[in-house]
Formats: sequence, C-alpha cells, structure tokens
Amino acid sequence: MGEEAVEFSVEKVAKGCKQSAVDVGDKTFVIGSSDDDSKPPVIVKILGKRTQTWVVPTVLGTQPTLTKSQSAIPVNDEKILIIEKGVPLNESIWFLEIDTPFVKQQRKIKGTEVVSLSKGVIGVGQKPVVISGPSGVGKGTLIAKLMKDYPSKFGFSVSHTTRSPREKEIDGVHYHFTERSKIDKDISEGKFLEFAHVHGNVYGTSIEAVESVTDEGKRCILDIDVQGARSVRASSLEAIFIFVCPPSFEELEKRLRARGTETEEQIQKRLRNARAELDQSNSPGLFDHLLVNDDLEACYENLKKLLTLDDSQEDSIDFYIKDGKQTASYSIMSKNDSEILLQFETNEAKNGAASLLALDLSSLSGGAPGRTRGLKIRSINSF
Ligand SMILES: Nc1nc2c(ncn2[C@@H]2O[C@H](COP(=O)(O)OP(=O)(O)O)[C@@H](O)[C@H]2O)c(=O)[nH]1
Ligand SMILES: Nc1ncnc2c1ncn2[C@@H]1O[C@H](COP(=O)(O)OP(=O)(O)O)[C@@H](O)[C@H]1O
Repeated sequence: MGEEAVEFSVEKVAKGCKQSAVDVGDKTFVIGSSDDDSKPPVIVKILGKRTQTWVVPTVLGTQPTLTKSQSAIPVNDEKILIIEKGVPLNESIWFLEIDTPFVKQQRKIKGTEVVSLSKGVIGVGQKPVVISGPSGVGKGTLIAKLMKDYPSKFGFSVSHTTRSPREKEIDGVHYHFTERSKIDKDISEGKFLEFAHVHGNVYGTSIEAVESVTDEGKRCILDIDVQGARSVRASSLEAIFIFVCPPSFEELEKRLRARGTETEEQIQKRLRNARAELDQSNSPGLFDHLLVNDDLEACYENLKKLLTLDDSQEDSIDFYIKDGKQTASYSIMSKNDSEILLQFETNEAKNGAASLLALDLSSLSGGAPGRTRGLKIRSINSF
C-alpha cells in the first residue's frame, strides 16, 4: 500500500474542508486532495466500519489535474460520483470505481486494495475506426491522407511499440517507442486496450491513446493488426472495423519492397504474416468492411464514404457545457434512481450557467481504466 496513514479522522471529514466521506456497504470511503505536489492529487482512505481499521488503497486510473474540493455520492455498489469544484464543468465530473470488474481484476493481480478513478464525459463521442491489413497494403498512406484533409475531425491513436524507429518516424507522433520491460509493466497495470506480438515485436494501444483523441472531440483512428482488431472487438470499445486488402499478393510484395524501410529478412517475415492476415480477414463477425487498395484515390474515396455511413452522430452538447471553460462550482444536492441534481454553489447562475443541473446516469458506458461516457446533462431552471 506504500503510503503512510496520515492523521485522519471522520470528525475532520465531517467539518467539510477538503474531504468527502461516502458510505457504501460496510465501508466508508474518504476522498480527499493532496497538498503535496509530489503525490497524486486524489487520496482515498477506506474505513472498515466493523473492524474500525483504515486502509489506503492504490488509486489507479487517470487523476484530475486540479483538485481543490469536491462533493461525492454513491452511484451504486460499484462506483462513487465525485464533483470537483473550482474547475471547468467538463473537467469536474469523476467516478471513483470501488468494485467494478476492472477494480476486482486489479485487486486480484496486485493482492492489495485497489480503487480507480475514471473521468466522466458528457455524450458518447463518435465510434473509433479500426483499420487493419497486411504490411505494405497502404494503411498508413490512407490514414495520413485522412488526417491531412480532416485535421479537426480525425485523430490518430499513437500506439506503443518495441520496434526501432524508421528514419522519418517521430517518437510520440508515429509511435511511442518503448522498452519491453516498460510496456510489459503498463500492460500488467491494465493501461492497454489491446496488445499483440507482430513481426517479432510488441505493439499495443494504450487506453489513453484512444481516450485522449476522443476527448478532443475527434474520431479516433487505430492502425492495428488483425490480432489487435480481434481484441478490440472483444473489448467494451464500440468501433467500426475496416480491413484493407491488396489487389494481389504480387502487388503487396512490390509495395513493401518499394517502400524500402525493411531488410530482406523483415520483408520475408511480413509477407509470411500477410498470408495469415488475409486468411483471417474473412473471420465471421470480425471486420465490418473490406476495402481493396488498388488505385489509391479510388480506395480513399471509398474509405471516406464508409466513414460517413455508420450511424454515430455528433453529440449535441448544451451551450453551458461548451462554455464550460468558466470555473464551475456545482455541488451534489440529491439523487434519485437515475439522476443526480447538482446545485450551483452560490445558488446564483454565473455568466449564464444553470443554477440547477440534472446529471443523468442511466446510459453510462466504458469506465476505468478509460473514461466513463454517456453522461447526459440538462438544466433545470429557473425560479
Ligand atoms: N495489435 C496492434 N498492432 C499494431 C499496433 N500498432 C501497429 N500495429 C500493427 O503492427 C504491424 C506492423 O506495423 P509497422 O511496424 O508500423 O509496419 P507497417 O505496417 O509495415 O507499416 C501493422 O500491421 C500495424 O497495423 C497496435 O497498437 N496494436
Ligand atoms: N494504392 C496504392 N498504389 C501504389 N502504391 C501504394 C498504394 N497505396 C500505398 N502505396 C505505397 O505502398 C507502400 C506501403 O504503404 P504504407 O502506407 O506504408 O503501408 P502500411 O501502412 O499498410 O504498411 C508505400 O510506399 C506507399 O506509398
């Protein structure tokens, strides 16, 4: 557990200050913020009510960057809603997962008490797009065109890999080039959506890589192999899956050689793997669309058509969320079956902000180690 139990009592909590205490079952969860910049901003302590003992759990997940004070309420047996004060509204909604499947799994792996934070996001975002296909088929070329033509619409999921960078590749842009021991550690901590051994190296998509693109309001594009596509299909991430095929095996080999980025041995390995990938492209239920990349321009036009064909919609976010840059000071007022009422602290709407907001939790999706999406919010005004 690593951390010393600092002076801590429920009385101090009851005075309000910087902590909130929430009862769930036979435990009290005390959520507070740290003044120590060298420590994670959120501190959680758990009091076993029967045993009267404190436990300091490991706090996983992404943490808020600014934590001043907060109010908190249990959503159910699995998670607690936290509303941070003094930050923009779209930064203020967090969930502390105390007994979700992810937390249970991590508790088992670590053998210690674990909780996890997950940022709450209004709306669901557009479905990410998974693009797979054999090495040299033109995935990178198609994706680069899409990014260039629609920079504000699409964002690339930057994978981690243990392979060495090619001459023109930039760390953090094309890949996060990483050590095997580091990626293994991050995978064991549940930070990866998927990973696979491809052409002799480890490649993986971190949850943060996908979530950060969606956070920017962009549609996330993943360039991953067929094993990775299979893992994403099995995950909770709803995506559309596209397989890019070459017009012929000979043309694939020609492109791979013409690219000139691999040794002969690496080319042979990629060609062997290409046959297996092409075989798997027909696996039932795996890919939604197959695209043949013969003429590049024609293939690109077809890709663009596909991307407007799926049914995901832009989220309509109310103006006060869009203008949520202003500092919000909402606190939790009450809860019913599916809604939580938030009240502006001064009870006076500032700069057009609603004095009462209803947070609808009935269609949540995702969760730690990623974001919790599907929150709906509406104003209840004004009297
Ligand atoms: N599973 C998985 N595959 C990845 C990931 N990133 C890249 N790949 C795949 O790894 C393979 C090799 O990629 P790379 O070394 O860049 O070579 P290239 O495909 O020939 O350009 C390709 O099939 C990529 O789609 C990832 O995060 N996860
Ligand atoms: N339709 C196409 N016709 C001819 N060459 C292509 C076509 N699409 C891509 N290429 C070329 O083939 C090579 C491999 O493309 P690349 O995008 O790197 O493939 P991948 O990312 O799938 O490994 C590159 O040199 C690229 O310029």
